[in-house]
Amino acid sequence: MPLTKLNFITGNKNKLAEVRAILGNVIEVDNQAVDVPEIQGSIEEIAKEKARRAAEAINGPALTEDTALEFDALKGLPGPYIKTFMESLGHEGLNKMLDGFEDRSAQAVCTFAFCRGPGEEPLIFQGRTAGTIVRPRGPTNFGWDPIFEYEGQTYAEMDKEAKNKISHRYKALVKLQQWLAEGQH
Ligand SMILES: O=c1nc[nH]c2c1ncn2[C@H]1C[C@H](O)[C@@H](COP(=O)(O)OP(=O)(O)OP(=O)(O)O)O1
Ligand SMILES: [Mg+2]
Repeated sequence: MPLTKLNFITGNKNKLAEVRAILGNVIEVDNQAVDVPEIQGSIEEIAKEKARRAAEAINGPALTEDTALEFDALKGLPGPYIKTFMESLGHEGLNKMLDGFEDRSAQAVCTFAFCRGPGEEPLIFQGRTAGTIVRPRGPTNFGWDPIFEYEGQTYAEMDKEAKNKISHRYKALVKLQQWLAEGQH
């Protein structure tokens, strides 16, 4: 049975808005803000388990997404734990973590996972964008956007359209779209 819409399980309105903006006319994106517990582990393990649990929670096909922010000087940390770090330390605290290092480079990593239903093995689609961690610039409505600089501008300073052409999320969604276009789902 071909997929006619994706059921994106996320509680994050900014993610949902970007996914809808990027997928545009490609496919309808429904949303349920089900609270899915997130395990510890590698980015891929966390992403797959999130989709499995979402598919179980809604008893049907589920798309989930997990975002990581890897500091190269910290060998990839905070990685998938960026949400907790952001909530506890804020933009300034995240910057301070790197003040003892010359290398302020970071990778934004977006991992979508699609699980067809309970008991099915999830597929993953990942995108990465390299940037630099800087003191906050721009609007503060979406997570760590103000401290992630890409080619001279922070994500927060960029137009939404500009972010959606180069972002980790965009690159992951290109792969998801390729899979949809192959029609083998
Ligand atoms: O493009 C982004 N630009 C800036 N910040 C971002 C972005 N994308 C996610 N974020 C933040 C949200 C959360 O603090 C953490 C990821 O955690 P993560 O578990 O994937 O997101 P979440 O809990 O907000 O939503 P969900 O219900 O889909 O799990 O990084
Ligand atoms: Mg989450």
